[in-house]
Amino acid sequence: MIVLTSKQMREVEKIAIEKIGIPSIGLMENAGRETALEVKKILEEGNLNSVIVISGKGNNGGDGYVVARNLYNWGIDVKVFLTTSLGAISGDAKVNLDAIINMGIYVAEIIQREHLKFLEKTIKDSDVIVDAIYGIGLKGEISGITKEIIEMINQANKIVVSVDVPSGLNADTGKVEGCAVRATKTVTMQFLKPGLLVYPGADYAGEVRVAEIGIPYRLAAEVGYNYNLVTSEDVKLPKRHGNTHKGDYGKALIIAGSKNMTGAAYLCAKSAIKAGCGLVKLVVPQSVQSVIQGGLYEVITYGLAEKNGILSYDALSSVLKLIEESDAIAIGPGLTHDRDIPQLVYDIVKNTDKPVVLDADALNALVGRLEVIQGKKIILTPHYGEMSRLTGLTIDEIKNNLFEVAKTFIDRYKVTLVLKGAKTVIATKEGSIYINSTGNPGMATAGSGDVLTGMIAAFLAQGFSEEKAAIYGVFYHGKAGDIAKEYVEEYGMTAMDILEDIPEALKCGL
Ligand SMILES: NC(=O)C1=CN([C@@H]2O[C@H](COP(=O)(O)OP(=O)(O)OC[C@H]3O[C@@H](n4cnc5c(N)ncnc54)[C@H](OP(=O)(O)O)[C@@H]3O)[C@@H](O)[C@H]2O)[C@@H](O)CC1
Ligand SMILES: Nc1ncnc2c1ncn2[C@@H]1O[C@H](COP(=O)(O)OP(=O)(O)O)[C@@H](O)[C@H]1O
Ligand SMILES: [K+]
Repeated sequence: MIVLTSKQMREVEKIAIEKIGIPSIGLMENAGRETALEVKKILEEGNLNSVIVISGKGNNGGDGYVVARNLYNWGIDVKVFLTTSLGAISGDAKVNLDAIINMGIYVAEIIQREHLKFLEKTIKDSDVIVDAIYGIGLKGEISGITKEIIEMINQANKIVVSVDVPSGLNADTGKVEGCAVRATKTVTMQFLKPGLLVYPGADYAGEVRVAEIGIPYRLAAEVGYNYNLVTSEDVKLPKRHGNTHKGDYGKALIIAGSKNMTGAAYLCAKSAIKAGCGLVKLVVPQSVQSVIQGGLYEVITYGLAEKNGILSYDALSSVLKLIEESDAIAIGPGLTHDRDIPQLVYDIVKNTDKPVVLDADALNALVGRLEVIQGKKIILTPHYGEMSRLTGLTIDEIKNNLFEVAKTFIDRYKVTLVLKGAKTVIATKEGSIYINSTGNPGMATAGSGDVLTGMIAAFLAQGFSEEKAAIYGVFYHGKAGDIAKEYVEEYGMTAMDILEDIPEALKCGL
């Protein structure tokens, strides 16, 4: 699903108005009416009747006046408060402000501290607050009286509908600019905005609805959009032909596990099989092979050279031989960071041009010498901790700038990045960003990432591009977690539960 940054949104708006000739006030009318319809629905469902619209100085505020006009026409008790003086309003917003004044709708300014008491009382007496203070035009941090108004909205414990973007939220990054409205619902105009889809923005936006306001969809391509939300529509699975055999569905090689982490290897290999890979081979340290083979009926295991239960550098030539016979490789889960592992991983990566997923210890192995991945068919799947080690940035720096961090990384290394988290972000070689829409906090459990690695390897082996394998893997991994949640709930969920639900998850792609 297309997602536009505020800059791109302005560009499509400009083309719609200036090139195509769609009247801007018509767009505002549609934006306001769509929001009003949403508010009406909420009122009807809750048997409620009073609304306060809080409008800012710009066009977001203008949308707010249209909301008020429609609600008033429907017999709803509505009052409008401005966070700026009446005289500061101009353009389409002014036209709509004049209209509601002429209609006799109550309008008041909240520009001095002594007005706040009255606002507080009105909020208390209202059922729903419409937040039309700032939209995509927010610049910098909010301060002063507007900050106090937003804090008042958040403390009121009311249903809040935000117009386009919760005021105070950075529409592009999801960062809170000083303070932000916590909405129950956000009605966003024509296209999703990135900041509504990642934390903390996603928490502030509440339920997000995209309202069609009359801007042609094709304009998104014209402005070169590069953000996407991955939904079930984007991950349709190709139908399998009757006349095929296991060789047609790929051979994946998993290099994982050590004496204390046999489970990681198991989860990864088993997930690859469950995600449709024709044949999965698993390389583990020799002494681990008999332990792991027991439960892995479908997987061919190879016990290679080791030292004390950890793969040793002597395994390299056998691994490279196995890679020759494989379509996709996954390296990392449970390898440890000890002894020969860093050099073994480095040399495997250096000596292969096959598609490779690098996870966990394989990422740690490349810290400080990432040049080896440059331009290769590689997918990295770091969580924020691993990304921090790879980039030298702090976890907070990563969390607060997911898109920038991901983009900078792929600009430099020209690979595919899966930046795992509560909202996983995928950055592709071409510079596109995909934000995942599935998954839940039950998946924050040991081994969950190993399952993902196996799934991505399975899609790679089945011939998907790195970009597609990453997107499909992440989406269906989250989907499997969502299905598991239906019967184990978040507290009790394990990586095995996610794994068991991969086949059920894949059904939604057929
Ligand atoms: N895109 C579309 O197709 C359509 C968009 N529409 C709607 O328009 C919205 C965008 O409108 P917009 O451009 O007027 O900006 P908006 O969000 O109202 O706020 C900007 C105002 O706030 C001010 N201001 C900013 N930051 C500030 C700060 N930190 N602290 C204090 N003040 C600050 C800034 O003042 P300035 O600093 O420029 O004097 C400016 O006046 C969009 O979100 C959507 O709802 C629809 O109507 C129709 C179709
Ligand atoms: N709160 C959450 N919501 C959705 N998905 C989550 C959440 N927390 C973790 N996940 C997902 O679970 C997986 C955890 O992976 P990782 O941290 O590598 O675990 P491990 O190393 O134990 O296997 C990632 O795919 C991540 O996106
Ligand atoms: K808003």
